[in-house]
Amino acid sequence: MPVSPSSAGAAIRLRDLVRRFRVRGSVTAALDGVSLDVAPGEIFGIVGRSGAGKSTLIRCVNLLERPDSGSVEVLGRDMLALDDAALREARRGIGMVFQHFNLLSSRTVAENIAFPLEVAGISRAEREARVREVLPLVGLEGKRDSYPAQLSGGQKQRVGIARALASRPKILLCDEATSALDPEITAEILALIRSLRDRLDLTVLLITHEMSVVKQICDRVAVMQSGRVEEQGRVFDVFTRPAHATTRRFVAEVIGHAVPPGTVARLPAPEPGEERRLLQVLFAGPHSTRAVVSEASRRFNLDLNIVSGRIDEIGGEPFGLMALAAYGAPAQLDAGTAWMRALGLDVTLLTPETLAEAAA
Ligand SMILES: Nc1ncnc2c1ncn2[C@@H]1O[C@H](COP(=O)(O)OP(=O)(O)OP(=O)(O)O)[C@@H](O)[C@H]1O
Repeated sequence: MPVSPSSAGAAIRLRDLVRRFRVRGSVTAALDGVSLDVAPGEIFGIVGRSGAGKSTLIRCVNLLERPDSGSVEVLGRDMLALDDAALREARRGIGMVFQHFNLLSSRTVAENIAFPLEVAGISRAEREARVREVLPLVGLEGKRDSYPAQLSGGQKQRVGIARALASRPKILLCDEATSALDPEITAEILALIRSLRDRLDLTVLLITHEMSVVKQICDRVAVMQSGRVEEQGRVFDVFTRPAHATTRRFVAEVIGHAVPPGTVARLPAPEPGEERRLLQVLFAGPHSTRAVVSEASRRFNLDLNIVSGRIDEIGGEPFGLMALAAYGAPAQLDAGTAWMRALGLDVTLLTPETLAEAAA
């Protein structure tokens, strides 16, 4: 099917999705006008608290859930316009991985992987070939005749991933795929998903309530709250410059608060004629933290106390986040801040309000 010009470039294109549920007379908008584009080959994360609408959104991609309004295009196909047979066919190109694995306990690993193919009427020989194809992809060659009860959580999820891959999809939807796993196994499964994306040219849309998952694996992220996308962008940008309060709280869970709670109360008061300002300084790129701090101190006659600091890396890009208690004459503080900004550093004045919001 030709790709319509409107969807050129996007593997998944969602526009103005609305989905309301009526429960005992009251209406919840699980999706309240969601639009996003997932580019081919990217790993796109949707993060949000429980009830934000993530599951409803991901289920709209393969139409397990039908939106009340809006449009869903996958690989250029208008999903809402497909008849039943065409929808079944389109769904085979969209694999799905679940939080609780959803394995059949009475079937072996190989039989679980082959099950959706069996339902789709694919021949025994072809099913067997697909099982042989996907088992090594997920590192389970030796487990084909094991039963789910004989597997660890991580192995069960590998079976879930193999089952999703057996229909040779181009799109992989991951619904809290690591939420039932401990952090070490989570890291392994995320690394597996990333390497499968690379090896099989997959486009991955995943939902999670954990920002650490987004940090480990995603290229871009959308932050959802109350059925709406509050913010979306490259993971590095969203982590280093979160624009919304919800995002800032998510980010703080992973990279820590700029200023540890209680620290401000312990800072000395400024001398007469001086001010104390709390500055958050973001370094992304070539700057050396120490050189900037000592040079600003010398040039502008400021006392700069480092209140907190960390260097981290997202997707191979390093950044540093530092909080400074800056003491000096107001004009010198202004000049020092302007100088740091002119160097390309991101300097934010932390106010009691921003600190309270971060601590909430
Ligand atoms: N089938 C349904 N019937 C009624 N309300 C629903 C249904 N599915 C979802 N909702 C409601 O829609 C809102 C969004 O739910 P959804 O499951 O999409 O959120 P979520 O972000 O995935 O949260 P969770 O991680 O808890 O599943 C919630 O208020 C939920 O109660």
